[in-house]
Amino acid sequence: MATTASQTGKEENKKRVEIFDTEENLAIDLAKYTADLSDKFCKERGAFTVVVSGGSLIKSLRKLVEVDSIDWSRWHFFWVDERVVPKHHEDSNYKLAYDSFLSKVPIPPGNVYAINDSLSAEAAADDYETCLKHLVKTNVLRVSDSTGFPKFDLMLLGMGPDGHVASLFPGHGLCSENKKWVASITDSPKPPSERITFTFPVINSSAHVALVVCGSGKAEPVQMALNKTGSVPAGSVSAEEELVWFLDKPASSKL
Ligand SMILES: O=C1O[C@H](COP(=O)(O)O)[C@@H](O)[C@H](O)[C@H]1O
Repeated sequence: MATTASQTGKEENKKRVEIFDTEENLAIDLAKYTADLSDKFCKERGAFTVVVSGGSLIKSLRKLVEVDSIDWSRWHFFWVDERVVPKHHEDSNYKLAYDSFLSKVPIPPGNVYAINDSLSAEAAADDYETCLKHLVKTNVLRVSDSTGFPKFDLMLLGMGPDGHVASLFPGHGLCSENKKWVASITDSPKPPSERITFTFPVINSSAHVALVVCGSGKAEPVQMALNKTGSVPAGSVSAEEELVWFLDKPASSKL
């Protein structure tokens, strides 16, 4: 079903590229990958901290809701980025995840960390960072020994056609933010313009990252990121334990 396309070199030995014949097969494997990590972390530490993006990634999580063995009560659910709009707004990443995923699984509502949508972008980013710091104090969230940034168990990320991840866009100054955990952006090139986003140090301190990309429209940024033929934010993603790129055939067509 899947081809492991690369697992190379010293610096890249934590990176795997999986290519699937169809998006359906990708979704099946992504569900198994996530369920296995859930099982491991729930056994090891009694909690599983999971971060999602918005966009097309959410559709590819549809098989996960069918996995019976998952202990949803141990899940803590976060967003890598969010648009500063009310939670019921069509542009809300919370609404997207709620409608097709959260409403179908019994994660305790208190373990779902949505942004405060009554605040400005800057205040919402500060508020989300304060929430993460509280979860570190209460041992829900780990901290990376090597970076001092929060260490999520799993980040499930999509990538835009311009190679952006989270709300970190090509050429934007936020891509080099190295102090904040959560930053605000008010000039996003993709609407809506006001958003909050995890920074690269937080993304790259994760134990596991799955970068899920489908469709021929994204083949070029995939090539730029993986073959280093150009510079796109997705090419800067890494993980402390393992980064896995989940690609369908069209997205991998330029590799
Ligand atoms: O605006 C956003 O776009 C990216 C990519 O979305 P996609 O629909 O092209 O997969 C998404 O990962 C991010 O969370 C979202 O805010």
